[in-house]
Amino acid sequence: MSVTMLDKLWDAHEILTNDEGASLLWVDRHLVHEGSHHAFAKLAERDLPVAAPELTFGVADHYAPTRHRDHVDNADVAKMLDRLSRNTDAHGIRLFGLRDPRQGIVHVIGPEQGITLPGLLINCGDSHTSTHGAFGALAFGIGATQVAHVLATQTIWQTRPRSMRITVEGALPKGVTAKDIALHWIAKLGTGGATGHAVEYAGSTIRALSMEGRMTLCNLSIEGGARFGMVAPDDTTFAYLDGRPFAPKDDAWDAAVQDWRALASDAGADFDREVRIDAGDIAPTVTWGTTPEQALPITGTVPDPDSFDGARVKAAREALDYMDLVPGQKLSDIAVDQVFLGSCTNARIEDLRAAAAILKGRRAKVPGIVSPGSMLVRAQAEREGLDRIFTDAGLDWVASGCSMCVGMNGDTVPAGNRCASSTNRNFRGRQGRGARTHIMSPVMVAAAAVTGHLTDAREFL
Ligand SMILES: CC(C)[C@H](C(=O)O)[C@@H](O)C(=O)O
Ligand code: SF4
Repeated sequence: MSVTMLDKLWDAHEILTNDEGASLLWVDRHLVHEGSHHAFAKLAERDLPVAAPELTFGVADHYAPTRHRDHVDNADVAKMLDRLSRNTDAHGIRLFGLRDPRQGIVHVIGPEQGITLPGLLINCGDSHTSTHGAFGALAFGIGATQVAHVLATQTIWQTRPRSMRITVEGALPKGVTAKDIALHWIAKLGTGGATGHAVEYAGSTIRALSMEGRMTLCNLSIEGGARFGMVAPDDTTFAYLDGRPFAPKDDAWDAAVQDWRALASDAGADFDREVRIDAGDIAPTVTWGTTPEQALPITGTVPDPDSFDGARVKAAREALDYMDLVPGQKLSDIAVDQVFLGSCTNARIEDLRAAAAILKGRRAKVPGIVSPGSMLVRAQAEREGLDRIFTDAGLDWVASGCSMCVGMNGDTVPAGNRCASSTNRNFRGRQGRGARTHIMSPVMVAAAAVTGHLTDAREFL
């Protein structure tokens, strides 16, 4: 019988099922950030130990200051960071804290350290855990109660999602990136388009993507409603992981690669849903509204809310009101006040290189910050001289963390300001109260920085 990668991964982790059809699954890696304190408090109430501290990894990212790290002025931020260190210390959990040179955003450092590997079940109390599925892992975000359950038992109750395959074929046009593939399918299917499904990305376009690109794509799966995104591991995956600190070594590596090759969906495996996309149809895409599905090619115009169906009419009207845009306005005429290059979506080395290629020798018309996905990415970028390109352009080069993606550390966009952002969510107030966010790829952020308005990055390529 032909089996999907989802079913292979699921069956390998299933311990038992209950009468309602939910599965109790073994968790191979549990990643915790500052938001885990509720879960640790639940454990403390019952005086429970952490079941597998060696499989649990702590990361300071959501509240990580990106400027002054020696002394955290903001008392609320300091409290969150302190709670995480106290909880991880108390339970003997390894922490990638502020002073660790490997610190960064949880979804960037897991893969970077080789903590994320094909075939593993990976949980984190964070919706963008789907990122790790790029390696052929079963990775999904969980809520606070589930985090406590995983801490206490190293298992998780979960209902098997339906399977969905998004096949993308052909060469990506110039200036079109993994971010555009994601925004394209979410705009097409909607933010609920993949609800209840695990998305496997397949096809020649996906095979040709780097691991960075695959991670960007899997990261955004949740914005299309899917809690799981995955790509079958292949030579690109193995080349990325070979030699990573936590990856297997020598004979164990060879044996692992052999196992990992068998994870791909069998030829002829049936999916509950199939979507096909021609890469040639994808253009550099930007959001104009307040959900990731409100996105269009940069060559387009702000849509007329009445051109939508049903509830989308009202949603579009409200979005345009919040975004202060009028129908018919050219997207490339929208002026921005600032830019943000960062987040677990698009702040890996390849993203920084692509943005720097546009900014090299140019000045940004608007201010902005560049926050690398991890401190190791930051160090690598500095070795390559990318930091100078950004600072010479007039942008701020800061430390790693979630930063302006969500503003929890205090890096926010002022009310009414418009930001061209490489992040994954353009919700109201996401980057700060009253802030207006346009999501796009790193090259599009760089192009917007140079011109001061949303711009087709292909003009610079
Ligand atoms: C704060 C955290 C739980 C949240 C998430 O679940 O994704 C955040 O990372 C986000 O991107 O909105
Ligand atoms: S960078 Fe943004 S999307 Fe990613 S985990 Fe942090 S807040 Fe969430």
